[in-house]
Amino acid sequence: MTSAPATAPPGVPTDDADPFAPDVLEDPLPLHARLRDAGPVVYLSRYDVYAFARYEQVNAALTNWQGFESGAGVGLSNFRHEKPWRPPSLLLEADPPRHDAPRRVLSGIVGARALRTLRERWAAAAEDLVDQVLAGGSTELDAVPALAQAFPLRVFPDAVGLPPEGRENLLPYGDHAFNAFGPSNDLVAKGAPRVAELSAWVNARCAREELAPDRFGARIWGAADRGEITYEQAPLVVRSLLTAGVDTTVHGLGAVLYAFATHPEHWARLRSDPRLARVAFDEAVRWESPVQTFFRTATTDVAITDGVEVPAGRKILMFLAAANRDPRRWTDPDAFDLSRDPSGHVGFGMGIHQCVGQHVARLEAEALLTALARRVATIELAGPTRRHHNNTLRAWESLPMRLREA
Ligand code: HEM
Ligand SMILES: C=Cc1ccc(C(=O)O)cc1
Repeated sequence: MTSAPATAPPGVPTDDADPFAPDVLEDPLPLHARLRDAGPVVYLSRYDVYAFARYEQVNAALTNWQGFESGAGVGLSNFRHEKPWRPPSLLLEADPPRHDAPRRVLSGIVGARALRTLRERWAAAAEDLVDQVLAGGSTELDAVPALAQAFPLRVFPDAVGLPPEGRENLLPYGDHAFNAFGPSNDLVAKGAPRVAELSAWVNARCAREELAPDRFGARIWGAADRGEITYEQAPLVVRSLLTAGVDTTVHGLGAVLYAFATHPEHWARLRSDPRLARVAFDEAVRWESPVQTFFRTATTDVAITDGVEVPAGRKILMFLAAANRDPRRWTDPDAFDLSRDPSGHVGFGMGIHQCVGQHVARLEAEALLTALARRVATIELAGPTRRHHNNTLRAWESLPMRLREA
């Protein structure tokens, strides 16, 4: 580990904040505002990283894969100096050219065109789930387990082709993976006792014989048959789906349900025009940013603004959530607004690593929101909400809600 400079380079403001501290994870908004206002780049002395919190710098860093690489890891840990907790992802933690073929293969399997055959099936699954929760008429429930977790777990493992047993391992595995992008704090320690067991289960599920034919997983192995990726790469590409494909959508759905429960006028608008479901989800992803942060590593001295540069080899921390509420980019950024055009938000990233699963997430959200909008007249909070803390994810632990049947 190179010795960190105790102070920032000249011209770069310093902040000793801990973005991964419990009070910040409970409410990150004040820190985001402080970092945006401090300047285009802020040196976080606690972790010896350079923070970008403004839209302009976050967007520029995301699209500058040559200057800011992913191959040294997209968490705090620098793979050039420390052993990763698991073999690096061939997409998330790879740069071109190694990144190219796995990305091309996965884009072809979970891209918008490939999902057309799932639209009807997922719409029916959402209607079944809503029928189930409304079985006794209007109801009170915790929307996190009953809807935000239940729906992705009802449709996504089947779409991947996983066997039915053990699917309860997916959420805790993903939760640990997202904690592991942060510092080795209590949240990482909390997951450590189960890491070996959960990793063994996930890794075993990536084997060809585990995966049902003609689903996402089997199609990845089919790409290896065609020589588009190697047989060694195939299980790791499946692992990417299992790592990134569940917790993210669970917390994205939690975010959009919370948004509607606290904006009844927008729920009424959605009910009058269910086509708004897709833009509502993207606005919720901008507003809440289920994935809050990612790191990169400077491959050279990278100039940020006049006279200020990030030295080669240093890590930058991109606050996607802060960029998504930057008043320099968004009008009334703190408002959840269905009439806003949220395109350009960095909640799914940007550039060559932009979320390859975003269409899966949008289709899940559209299916669930459309089914709810048809059957539920009003949706409102019915008790105290509780956050779920994670070093990378913005998440709800509990969302008590009252759903009044239409
Ligand atoms: C609301 C849901 C989701 C959010 C907010 C989200 C967010 C993100 C973000 C911010 C990135 C960029 C990472 C970077 O730049 O380093 C990303 C990449 C990725 N996401 Fe998603 N994601 C979501 C759902 C999904 C789903 C459902 C899948 C799988 C079906 C998925 C698979 C991936 C993969 C494999 C990458 C790496 C892409 C690459 O490096 O080329 N994500 N996601
Ligand atoms: C957005 C998060 C994310 C996490 C893990 C992976 C992966 O394992 O490839 C990809 C994206």
